[in-house]
Amino acid sequence: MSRQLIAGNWKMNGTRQNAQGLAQALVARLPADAADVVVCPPFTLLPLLADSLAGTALALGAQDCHKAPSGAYTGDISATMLGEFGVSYVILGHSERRQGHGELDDTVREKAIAATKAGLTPIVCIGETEDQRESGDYTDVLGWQIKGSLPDNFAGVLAYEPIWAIGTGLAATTEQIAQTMLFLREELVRQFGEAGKAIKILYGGSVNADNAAAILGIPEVGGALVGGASLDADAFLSIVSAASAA
Ligand SMILES: O=C(CO)COP(=O)(O)O
Repeated sequence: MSRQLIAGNWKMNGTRQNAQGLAQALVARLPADAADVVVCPPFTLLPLLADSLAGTALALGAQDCHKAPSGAYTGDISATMLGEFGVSYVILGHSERRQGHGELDDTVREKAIAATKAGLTPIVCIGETEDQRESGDYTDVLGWQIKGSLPDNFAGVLAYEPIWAIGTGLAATTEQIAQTMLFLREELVRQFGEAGKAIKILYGGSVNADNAAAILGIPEVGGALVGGASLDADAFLSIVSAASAA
């Protein structure tokens, strides 16, 4: 099994002052043989963190990019621009963008293509709502999201984040995660053939220091996409350590 990936999604949090402290605390205490670890701060903090993380084992990611390399797109940032700041990962299609900004599978797929072209690794998010989980339709939803959001020859990471588990403190149970991971792997292999076996799948949604070891030990879980707990150095480092041990 390849190394697990622990990604911190800071969302719209962080100032120049506290970001620097958090990044330095992580770098100083990152376990030697850790998983691959990346922090994804808001765009405004990328220049600062690009400098302080250069040459360290902590990678830098962003939370979105545009599908075009440049152009008349007010307020947007391209994958090419992110590359200038040493960014190596980009989160795409997070439910907070799908739901809050009406982002559709097609757009996510085009962004993933742009990110790969610019040399970044896309972390494409999918996940079902509570209603879809309860009605039993969630496998259809996830299958369609994979089909619509991942380009042919996808060379990135898939993040399964059930929307009902995000920011609620209520992670999916290990049984729910285990079952869904098996479904996702089957679906990836069905859609991508042999290449689908190699696509890393992260779990995201209320991962914390207490539940990380159990979640990261589930077969097919290739790491975690962490929101709230990634803003606390102790909690995030505990999750990283749980990955190293998994
Ligand atoms: O949305 C998430 C990561 O992208 C998960 O957020 P929480 O870990 O705060 O639930």
